[in-house]
Order: sequence, then structure tokens, then C-alpha cells
Amino acid sequence: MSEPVLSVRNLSIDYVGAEGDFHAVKDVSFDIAPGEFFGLAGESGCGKSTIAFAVSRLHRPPALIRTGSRILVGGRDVLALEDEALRRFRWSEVAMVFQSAMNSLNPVLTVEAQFYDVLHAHTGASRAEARERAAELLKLVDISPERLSAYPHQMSGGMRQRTVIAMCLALNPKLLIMDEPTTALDVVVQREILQRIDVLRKQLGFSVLFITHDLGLMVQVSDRIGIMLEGELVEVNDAQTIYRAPQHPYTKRLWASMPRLHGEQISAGAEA
Ligand SMILES: Nc1ncnc2c1ncn2[C@@H]1O[C@H](COP(=O)(O)OP(=O)(O)OP(=O)(O)O)[C@@H](O)[C@H]1O
Repeated sequence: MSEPVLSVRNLSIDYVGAEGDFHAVKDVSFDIAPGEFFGLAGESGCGKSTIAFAVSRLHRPPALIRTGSRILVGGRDVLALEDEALRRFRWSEVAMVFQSAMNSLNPVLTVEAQFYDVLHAHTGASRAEARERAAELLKLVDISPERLSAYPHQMSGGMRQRTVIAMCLALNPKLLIMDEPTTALDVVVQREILQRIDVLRKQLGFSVLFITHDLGLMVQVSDRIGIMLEGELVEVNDAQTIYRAPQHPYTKRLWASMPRLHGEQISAGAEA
């Protein structure tokens, strides 16, 4: 495999509390290759978001990354980045779409003004340059450039979410992290957005770390999938193996607990 875009090694994260520490992530290691779509699945509370926040260096106390943990992006030690390097790292190397990202747009600014803020701060773009780039980016996510003058409340939830994704792609990041990016949207819109991301990552070459509870959806869009259980990564395999021949008993249990897809018995869960 060529040099990974993301390399997580022995990552352990605690939430430090007065009554003791809670071990949310326990000695987790995995790699994501250039252009790869990597899914992270597991039940609520197993530590998926905690990993996503650490990789973006957005974790805050009481989260504490334990000594010996390593996170490398393009070979650079993310945990050692200081202020200015960290500012450049965010957006340009790793961009993150949050669970409720569509509500993270500023309600009192037009879409154009929000693109300008990001592009001007990171590339020094003028208003005209930012407008041109923003129009290009909106087209990538199937939004007409006419929407540049819209305010967030004038767009549907799906359109707002696609706008956030377009903003995340503004500086050509190597890695796009999506933590339940479409959970609040209806199923058809969810799938359309993920299919669009899939086309874009093939076109633009970025990698994706995708987090969701929906294992069925994850299998459809991911190349490889990691399964987490209570802070540990218990299985990493290609998506088809996770679906057809899961190795870990917990992966089998996850399938068994899921509703059947298209009326078809999910063989993996059924055999478990
Ligand atoms: N700020 C915090 N303080 C204390 N414990 C926390 C904090 N944030 C998360 N946790 C705990 O850490 C564990 C992992 O949480 P995390 O949000 O990473 O899980 P998750 O797998 O992403 O869950 P979900 O799918 O529900 O988002 C959970 O048990 C959670 O309660």
C-alpha cells in the first residue's frame, strides 16, 4: 500500500472525571490509503466520534489523549502540531463534516460570505476569486451558483449539508471526515449525498473517514470498514467481507440486530 493518508497508532483516549477516568478509546490502530473510503461502525458510545475529533485535533478537555498514541496525516505527527501549523492543517489537510453540520452555517451570512471567510482566511482570496471558487465548489455538489446569494434558512436541509461538504472541499483536503453526516436527512437524500461524495473522491482523490450507525449504508459506500466495540477496534476488513463473511462475533451480532435489506435475509447475521 502506498503511504497512508491517515495512520492511527495505539490511540487511547480517556475522559478524565472527578470520579475516575473513562477509557473511551483503547489502543486503536488503523490506516486509510489515498483515495480510500473507510467506514467506522459500532453501537452508540463505542468511541467513533472521539476518534474523529482527535484526528481533526478538535478534541477538548476532559478528553485526554494518552502518551504513546500517534496520529499521522500524510506522515506528519498531528498531535505535535502547534497553533499556526494546526490552523493550516484544518481545512487544508483534514476537513470534518459534523453530525449537525447543516446547522453550523452562520444564519445571518449568505453562502457566498461564508465561502469567502474560509477562502480568504486560508488562501488570501479576494471577494471575486472566492466567488468564482465557491461557484465551482457548489457545482461539485449539484447546487446552482445562484444559491451563493442565499441565506441558510432559504435552503433545504440536504442543500445546507451539501453546502457544508462543498466548503469542506474548498482547500482540497487529503482527508474528509464525515461523522453521521446525513443522519438528520431522509433516506433518499442521504444516499444521493453519499453517492455524490463517492464520485467526488474518485474525481479529486481525497480519502474519507465515514462514521454511521447504518451498517447497510456503510457497506454500500465503503472500501474497508472498522468495527468498534466499547472503545476497541475489533475487526477491520474490506466491506464485502464485513457483509458476507464477518469474522468477529460482534460484527455478526451487529448484522443480526439490523432489519433486513430489501426483504432479503442478511446472510452474515443469519448464519451467526
Ligand atoms: N465530554 C465527555 N465527557 C465524558 N464522557 C464522554 C464525553 N464525550 C463522550 N463521552 C463518552 O465517551 C464514550 C464514547 O463517546 P463517542 O461520542 O465517541 O461515541 P460514538 O461511538 O461516537 O457514539 P454515537 O454513535 O452515539 O455518536 C461514550 O461512552 C460517551 O458517553
